[in-house]
Amino acid sequence: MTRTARPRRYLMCRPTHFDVSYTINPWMDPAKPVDTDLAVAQWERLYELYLELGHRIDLIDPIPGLPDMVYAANGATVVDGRVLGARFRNAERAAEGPAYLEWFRANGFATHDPAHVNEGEGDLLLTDRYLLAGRGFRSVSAGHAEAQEFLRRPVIGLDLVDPRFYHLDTALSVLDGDRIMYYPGAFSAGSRAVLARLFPDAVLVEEEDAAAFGLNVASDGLNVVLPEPATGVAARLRAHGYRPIGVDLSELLKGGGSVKCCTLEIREAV
Ligand SMILES: CN(C)C(=N)NCCC[C@H](N)C(=O)O
Repeated sequence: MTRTARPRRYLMCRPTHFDVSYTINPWMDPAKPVDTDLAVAQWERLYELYLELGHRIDLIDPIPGLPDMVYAANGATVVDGRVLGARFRNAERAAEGPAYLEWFRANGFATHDPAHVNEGEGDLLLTDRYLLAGRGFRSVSAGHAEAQEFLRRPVIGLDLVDPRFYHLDTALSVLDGDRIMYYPGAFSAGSRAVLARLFPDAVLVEEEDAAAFGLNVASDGLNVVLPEPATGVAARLRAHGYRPIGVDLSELLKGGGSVKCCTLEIREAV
């Protein structure tokens, strides 16, 4: 198999104010100490890696009091230069939606301020054919309908059933075009059947690797940046002709996120 890298444009947010001061997912434990300087250093390595891979990176200023703002993927969903803002389920993150939307407005994008809960690319993942949309823990079906209307892509709703995999991007990754990989155990029986029907060639991942955030990856079609401990996923990807690149984001894992969570793709109008 020949795989081809296509340079991407990403929006990221430096974890200057990162902390775990509340619990809104099973990974977050405010009793565990967080080393913010280490989080920044690990994030800087990811940022540098993207630049080395030839991607364009824009930065949004971190806001004090919003410790989860580093998880930029949750800030919006951008398709063909149209930006669907995020509306967060939890009050602790509510102010992030308007902050990300303002960045896109200020940078000349067409934006939509959502009426229903959707947590950006945490739950909305684009393939060539579909907008795969997670629900069950954060985003809701009405938010999916709003995404389909504004982003003009057919939405496939997928039910998440395991609280460890509370966002779709913890359980499923888009590698390129319509090629995906996922952990079946994160989905309801019906959603597993839908995925098997639509993506019969998908790479299936084991629970151990999914639990190491091995599906929370950023792929450019060849290079797949993923958390270092997810060695099983790296081996699977290598066997399928991809180039896995492991990074250490152990501090950001304490907030319940990894590579993909820190990376919001800006897909411009063509
Ligand atoms: C892959 N994931 C989960 C993300 N896309 N985002 C991470 C969000 C983490 C935040 N503490 C929260 O619970 O919302």
